[in-house]
Amino acid sequence: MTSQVHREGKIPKTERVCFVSAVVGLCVYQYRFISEIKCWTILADISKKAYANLFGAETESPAVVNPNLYFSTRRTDVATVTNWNAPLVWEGTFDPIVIDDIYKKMDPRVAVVVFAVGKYTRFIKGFLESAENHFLVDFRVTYYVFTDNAKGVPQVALGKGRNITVVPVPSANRWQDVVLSRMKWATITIDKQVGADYLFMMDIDSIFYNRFGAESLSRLSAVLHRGYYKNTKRNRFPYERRPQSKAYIPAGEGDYYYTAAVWSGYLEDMYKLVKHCYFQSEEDKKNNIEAVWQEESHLNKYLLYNKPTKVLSPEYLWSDYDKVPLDIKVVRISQLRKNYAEVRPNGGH
Ligand SMILES: CC(=O)N[C@H]1[C@@H](OP(=O)(O)OP(=O)(O)OC[C@H]2O[C@@H](n3ccc(=O)[nH]c3=O)[C@H](O)[C@@H]2O)O[C@H](CO)[C@H](O)[C@@H]1O
Ligand SMILES: [Mn+2]
Repeated sequence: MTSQVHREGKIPKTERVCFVSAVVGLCVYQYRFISEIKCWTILADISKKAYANLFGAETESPAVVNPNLYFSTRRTDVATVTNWNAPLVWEGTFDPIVIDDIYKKMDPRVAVVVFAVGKYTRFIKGFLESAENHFLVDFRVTYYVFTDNAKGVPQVALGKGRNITVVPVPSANRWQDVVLSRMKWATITIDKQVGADYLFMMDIDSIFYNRFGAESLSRLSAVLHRGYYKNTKRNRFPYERRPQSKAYIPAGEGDYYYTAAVWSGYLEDMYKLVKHCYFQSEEDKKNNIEAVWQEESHLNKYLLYNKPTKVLSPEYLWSDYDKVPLDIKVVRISQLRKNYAEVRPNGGH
């Protein structure tokens, strides 16, 4: 019985030979087919190169001539657009040469407003020298250094078309007054003396480490605060939560938490913004309240109702205190470590 079953389950020899021949035949055919495809691809590539040599590569779109170009301006590990369809800028989402070229044709005048009051003058040199190496290189830039110590502004070698204007401001007893007064002094100074197309507001306690180029320019650009861009739910953003303050944002509202240490835009849009925040903080003062993160709170309130036209990733302001995670491919500018208690007129946080 056992041997019968065994014999019945066995495939006859002729059928076995046919089956093996069919498999071998298929393999040979597949191999030839694949080699032919390879052959055609190589031929197509050679003729494409020959065509480009004869007639110039510009006859084809960059995506065809260099397929990598298409892929190099994509990131899939991070959001690259906001839900109001503004670009969210990360390394790998733009071609630096193309984008600088577009803006250079317009040759914009760029103003940078930085404050160096009290002991913060020590940061001016590092900020300016590193900006000369990385910030909008080859563009026209004027740094407006607001300080209570004009003599403390060091000599720094500047590139062509780049200048420093020193603007005197009073000393302060509280650091909170300095950061808040940035809105006031920016308003007054834009009114009086700033001639520019774009204006940046920046913290001085920072160093540029890598390219910070024209991809940052737009009508209103804001930078995601490094501390809250990834794992923080909107209700945990450190917005002003007291309804008595003009910077109040109710629970359930908000898009992002933006830093006040780097932000920019068209001069006229920035003027509207700083003036609005200045007036709002004056209202707060009358009501004996100061927003939890001073001008940063007012900025966040403004940007909630007047959406930025570009949002920049935390590459555009990192901090030397924090480890650089995988999604930050390039640190363009970073806040320095500092002894808060020593550098601020009224100590710590
Ligand atoms: C990375 C970031 O989000 N930074 C913000 C944060 O703390 P920061 O710890 O970065 O604030 P900070 O001490 O750097 O002060 C902001 C800036 O104000 C200027 N300054 C300040 C004090 C002083 O005595 N003299 C002087 O010149 C200086 O340009 C400095 O860079 O909170 C501040 C307000 O609470 C501002 O919103 C900063 O933009
Ligand atoms: Mn700072």
